[in-house]
Amino acid sequence: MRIVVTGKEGQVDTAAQALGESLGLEIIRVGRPEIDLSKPETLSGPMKAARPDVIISSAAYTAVDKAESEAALAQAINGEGPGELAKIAAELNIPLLHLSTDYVFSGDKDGVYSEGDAPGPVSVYGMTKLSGETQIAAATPNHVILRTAWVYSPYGNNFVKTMLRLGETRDELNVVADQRGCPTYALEIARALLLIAQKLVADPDPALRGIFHLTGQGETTWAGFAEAIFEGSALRGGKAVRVNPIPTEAYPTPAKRPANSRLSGEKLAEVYNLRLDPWRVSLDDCLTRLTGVAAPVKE
Ligand SMILES: NC(=O)C1=CN([C@@H]2O[C@H](COP(=O)(O)OP(=O)(O)OC[C@H]3O[C@@H](n4cnc5c(N)ncnc54)[C@H](OP(=O)(O)O)[C@@H]3O)[C@@H](O)[C@H]2O)C=CC1
Ligand SMILES: Cc1cn([C@H]2C[C@H](O)[C@@H](COP(=O)(O)OP(=O)(O)O[C@H]3O[C@@H](C)C(=O)[C@@H](O)[C@H]3O)O2)c(=O)[nH]c1=O
Ligand SMILES: [Mg+2]
Repeated sequence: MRIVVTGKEGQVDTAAQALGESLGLEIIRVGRPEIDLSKPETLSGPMKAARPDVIISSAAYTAVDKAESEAALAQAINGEGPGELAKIAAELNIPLLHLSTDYVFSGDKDGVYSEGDAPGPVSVYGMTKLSGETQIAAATPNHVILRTAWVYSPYGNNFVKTMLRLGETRDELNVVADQRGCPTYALEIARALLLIAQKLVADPDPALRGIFHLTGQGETTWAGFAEAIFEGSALRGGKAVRVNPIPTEAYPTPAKRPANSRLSGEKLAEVYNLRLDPWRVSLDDCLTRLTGVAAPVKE
């Protein structure tokens, strides 16, 4: 089975390649310069030439703050690009797995978000990702849209690596403590993607298709996440860094972010019998890989 993944140096595409190889699956990554999602006419040739049995659409414009001033480019890459990929998947009669985000929600809800909850993005990035979802659904029923959140890994850029980098030169950091969400490990996303891809290829059941939420188990705030990162780093001989919890107003950014974007994993558990590991367990693996040091076993 040939699994074609868009993106060549992103967190999720790199994790999919690494995990796929270890499982003996054929993973082909396609990205710039062969294809450019902002230029839909570049997609069909290379995607079809890769002869996919299933397409995983991971590549995206992910710079949340920069998107506020580059809305047209973000919309092309996150909206029209995936829409075109879905048309190609339909022509090839193969399933499309697409990654979306918790930032499609406003954050106004009290509890966790289910797949049936109405989206209401509060940022350009969130709006463009929602547009991608809509365009995919219009192009082919043979799709799975996986909304994930707060992705981190040893690869690419992410909050864990940012915290460790900032911590090298600072003894304390101010981090927002009033935005709640679910940190999700790219290697866990890859595990889910490869399992779902294989099921979709084998089984045309419509119940396996549609929107699913896919996040690490548990929840925290960015400040809670940062504290866990520095605890794990200190256990491995890293420097102690204090995290000062602050309100969102004290950390002004161009993009607004949801105050609550916790996603429920119940539908995925029911339909696919799949749950991701608790985020602290995955964070431990990530820190071990990043530092090359395993945490000492607790007495
Ligand atoms: N990161 C996160 O916290 C979250 C991510 N997601 C979603 O998950 C998916 C994967 O995210 P993640 O792995 O973190 O993303 P990254 O930012 O790590 O990687 C993005 C990838 O997309 C590629 N890309 C960007 N623009 C284009 C373009 N115009 N044409 C082709 N390729 C392009 C990049 O390639 P290049 O090197 O050429 O720029 C890179 O390989 C995305 O769809 C994202 O929206 C959802 C929730 C949270
Ligand atoms: C670096 C830093 C950030 N923050 C805040 C800003 C923001 O509210 C929060 C997270 O910052 P980041 O810029 O790393 O995260 P952000 O870019 O908002 O991350 C998002 O990326 C996109 C792609 C997604 O799809 C989302 O699920 C989510 O992961 O932490 C601090 O409070 N202190 C700091 O020192
Ligand atoms: Mg960011």
